[in-house]
Amino acid sequence: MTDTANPVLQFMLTRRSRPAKLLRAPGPDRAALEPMLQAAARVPDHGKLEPWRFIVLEQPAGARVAGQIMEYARTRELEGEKPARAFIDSPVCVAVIASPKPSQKIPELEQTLSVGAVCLGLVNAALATGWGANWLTGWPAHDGALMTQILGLAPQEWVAGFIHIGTADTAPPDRPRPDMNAITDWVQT
Ligand SMILES: Cc1cc2nc3c(=O)[nH]c(=O)nc-3n(C[C@H](O)[C@H](O)[C@H](O)COP(=O)(O)O)c2cc1C
Repeated sequence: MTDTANPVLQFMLTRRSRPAKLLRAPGPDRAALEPMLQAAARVPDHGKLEPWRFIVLEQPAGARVAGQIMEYARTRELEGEKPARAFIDSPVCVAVIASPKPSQKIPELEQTLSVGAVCLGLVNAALATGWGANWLTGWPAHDGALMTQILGLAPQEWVAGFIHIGTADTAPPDRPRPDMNAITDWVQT
């Protein structure tokens, strides 16, 4: 019988991201962030390839990135203000970088699934320790040329998520959650 009062399960049943626009200083310092990164890197990783890495953007690096996004957007008639805003508002942003490794055995898709697990692990580690956190992407994350310019990514690398972390006073109202019966088939025979 599952102990539904188990605190880890209770956390997972009630976890809720905090929108980046609600995040403010202080954010976690390096000593606070290191165990979160360690927890996030403790994920299923077929073949032990470690197909991910972190780039921690503290302030004023976040503000510098925001400026680079806005400048890039301005010269291309893209909307830069909104995606840049989160890098200014949140005291810390961890760019989780997908860094696929050549492998005969492990398909790249499985490496991508592992990096998604890293992103969620980092959000959860932050939420569990009392921080607000939000996993964002937006067009800048998907613009390889911009990310290479800002983050110095290798050609095969890409941004799986910007995990913004900071202080949030309130949790937003919950969003609709899946109807478990609609997404679950129980097969017995
Ligand atoms: C890969 C990925 C990218 C996301 N990018 C954005 C984004 O750019 N903007 C946004 O508002 N939410 C984005 N989200 C959604 C939020 O991270 C999150 O799902 C939402 O705030 C609710 O989270 P919760 O279930 O933890 O409460 C993204 C989610 C994923 C998985």
